[in-house]
Amino acid sequence: MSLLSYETSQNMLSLLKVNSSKTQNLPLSASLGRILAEDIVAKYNDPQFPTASMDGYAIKYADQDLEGITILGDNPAGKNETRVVNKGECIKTFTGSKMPEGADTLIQIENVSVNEGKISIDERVALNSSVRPVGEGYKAGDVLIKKGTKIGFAEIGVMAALNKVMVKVALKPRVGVISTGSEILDLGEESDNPAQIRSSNNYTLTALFEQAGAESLQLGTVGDDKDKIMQIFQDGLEGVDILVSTGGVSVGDYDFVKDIVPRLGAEVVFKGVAIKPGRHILVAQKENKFIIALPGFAYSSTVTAILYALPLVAKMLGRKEPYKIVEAKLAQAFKKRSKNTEFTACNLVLEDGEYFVNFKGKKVGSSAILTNMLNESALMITGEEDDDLEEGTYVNVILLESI
Ligand SMILES: Nc1nc2c(c(=O)[nH]1)N[C@H]1C(S)=C(S)[C@@H](COP(=O)(O)OP(=O)(O)OC[C@H]3O[C@@H](n4cnc5c(N)ncnc54)[C@H](O)[C@@H]3O)O[C@H]1N2
Ligand code: MOO
Repeated sequence: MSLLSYETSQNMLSLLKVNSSKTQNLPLSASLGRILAEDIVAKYNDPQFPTASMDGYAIKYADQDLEGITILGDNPAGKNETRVVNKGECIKTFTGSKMPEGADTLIQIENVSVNEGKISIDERVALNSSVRPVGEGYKAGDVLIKKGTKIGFAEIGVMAALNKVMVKVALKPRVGVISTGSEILDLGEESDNPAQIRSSNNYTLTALFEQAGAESLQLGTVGDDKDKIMQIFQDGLEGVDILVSTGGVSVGDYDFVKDIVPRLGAEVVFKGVAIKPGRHILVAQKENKFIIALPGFAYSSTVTAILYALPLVAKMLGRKEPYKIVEAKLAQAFKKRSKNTEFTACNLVLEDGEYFVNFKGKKVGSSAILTNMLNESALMITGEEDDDLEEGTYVNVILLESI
């Protein structure tokens, strides 16, 4: 089987025409976890007026030399104070209050003594002390959050501060997941056949796609039966943007998926990439829908879903990249197992601003070992040209936590 290089396959993937213009408006609090479809631009300065950041007295900085400063009254938070502070005067002003005109400094309560309607300064403060200047946080016109950002708690708060009642988000692409194989049993399914295994792929992948911002659809499991596979693929394709399957892409007598995909009227974009794991991957397109047939092994299907399905999901969501890649130093030697581009589950440790890779607790074996991805693992990339690598070598690593 002739295999494309990883780089070529990724280039071909990136050239696929993907519709990314579908958006919807959601109330702010319903937008958590969704992908922004607009830049969030500050409509005003933060704060909009000079604001006290301590409880104290709004004074003129130079008046701290005076014997006593007359208190004009109180200025609680939320009051639109109109009195002006003149020489020798102050207004009691609280955290969050608008600073009165004429005052440039807030001296906190702890620094003064109050006597007969006047304050005297016990401990001086600096000019503009405890006053948040206009635009301290951001200025009107600043782009605060970029289109394509996943909305988290901080984004929600910043948008609330801008009175963003409705938020424009990308419509979730619909990704359907099918697991194939006569040996697999769906969650909760009973069987007394000891040669069967529990199907995990469909659950791993629906979770992965949800995490990446898609709407995942569990389309179920199907045995190695040509007609049944054909039917579930045909039905599944109706309601999704991307159909992802696992199993049945290798060379065995019962590997039917690879033969069925072209019979769905889909055009095969590529089949077979020089990667480990996942070399049997098949990517096809039918009109504006995509079919990604992944190998059955649990680790292979997860890695290839990250490499080939997530870029399409990201594009549909208007995101620049599906995940982040960082450079890291090998904290131990690495034995390369094949001539292909390899994706190896690893631990990524940040020390003094530098990432280090180690493989503590990671098992070497078949492509079935999904447990290697537990414990906040990352994915190390080693290229076709790489051989065994010495400790201290720099490598690229996919940050799975950035999905
Ligand atoms: N003679 C050859 N044999 C194999 C080759 C090859 O080139 N020549 N390639 C191997 C590689 S590499 C891979 S990867 C697998 C891919 O095979 P398939 O995609 O056809 O997958 P299956 O055979 O259906 O399953 C592989 C493996 O994964 C288990 N599995 C399947 N579905 C699930 C599921 N939903 N959840 C968890 N585990 C699943 C299945 O039981 C098998 O153990 O082919 C190699 N063979
Ligand atoms: O390509 Mo397979 O997924 O290496 O084991």
